[in-house]
Amino acid sequence: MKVGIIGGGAVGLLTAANLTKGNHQVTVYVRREEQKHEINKGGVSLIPEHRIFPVKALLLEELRQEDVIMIAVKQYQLSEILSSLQSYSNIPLIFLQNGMGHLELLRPLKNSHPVLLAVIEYGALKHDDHTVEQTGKGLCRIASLSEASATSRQIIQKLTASSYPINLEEDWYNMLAQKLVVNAVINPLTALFHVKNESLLKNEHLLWLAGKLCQEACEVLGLSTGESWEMVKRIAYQTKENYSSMCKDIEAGRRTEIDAISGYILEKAQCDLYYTSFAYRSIKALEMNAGGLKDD
Ligand SMILES: NC(=O)C1=CN([C@@H]2O[C@H](COP(=O)(O)OP(=O)(O)OC[C@H]3O[C@@H](n4cnc5c(N)ncnc54)[C@H](OP(=O)(O)O)[C@@H]3O)[C@@H](O)[C@H]2O)C=CC1
Ligand SMILES: CC(C)(CO)C(=O)C(=O)O
Repeated sequence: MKVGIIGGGAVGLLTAANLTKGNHQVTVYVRREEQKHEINKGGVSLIPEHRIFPVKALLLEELRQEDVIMIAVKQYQLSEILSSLQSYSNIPLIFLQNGMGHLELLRPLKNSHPVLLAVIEYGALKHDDHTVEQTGKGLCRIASLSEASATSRQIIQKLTASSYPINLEEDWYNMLAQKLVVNAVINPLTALFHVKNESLLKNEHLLWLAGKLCQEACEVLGLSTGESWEMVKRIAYQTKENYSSMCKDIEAGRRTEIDAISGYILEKAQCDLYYTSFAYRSIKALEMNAGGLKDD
């Protein structure tokens, strides 16, 4: 299939490499000429194997017809790119963002495109503009936000390969909400303490705090705490060597996705959430200390 991926960051490059491994024809749409040049010159390099995949790169304004488009920009970068998708109605769109803050933004697209949502349970680490590493194990889960159509099922079937295992989920809300709990626990704690995901399991005080954050998120989202807690621990273990995307954002002085994650939970809550508010405010304070919001 011809697959377009918007965003040549950690997730975009890793997805491009994995889909090329599965014999898809992949084009990454980027926003910088130098990244376009780097990828077209040297392909995408997957480490630690240092295997190179012949991926093509174009600027987003050069977007062309694809069989499916995957969107791998940060949640707060979505609004900028949505207008580019308007001329390509009916192409299935797969959104790979963490959090749930973007759902309202995507709803209008359902009139013009099959819209699918994805959650990624492994970590991706970008080393440079064309080099990426998968950190940890896990699945990509995809569910349809539009009515689950035959087209969506076919697309997922074609994308699934041993190099890119995908689970098709029936209930998008449950899939996204469960991953939201995972991110509301792992991301702020690892970013605040600058630790790898495994620290949540090894440090009893972090584990305690993680339990509190999990409980608050589950109450708001209407999920079973027991089941979500097992999932948090499983993903922290499977990505134990990873620094979460929020930890990496704070380290790089970039804007984080805290608004789409803990911010979303606080907005939905009917009562005070002490632990989640603390996590949210602490990350906002770190962003502010870093000099504001460097989101581009
Ligand atoms: N990294 C991880 O381990 C995981 C990430 N996720 C989720 O995946 C999503 C993507 O994260 P991640 O890959 O880490 O983020 P990155 O910041 O690494 O990548 C985002 C990319 O989008 C590009 N971009 C932004 N705006 C545009 C635009 N207008 N046109 C073209 N490209 C654009 C950026 O370009 P530029 O390089 O020029 O800034 C950047 O390369 C997030 O929602 C994250 O929460 C989920 C699970 C794990
Ligand atoms: C899966 C996990 C928790 C990996 O760290 C992630 O989603 C992230 O870092 O944003």
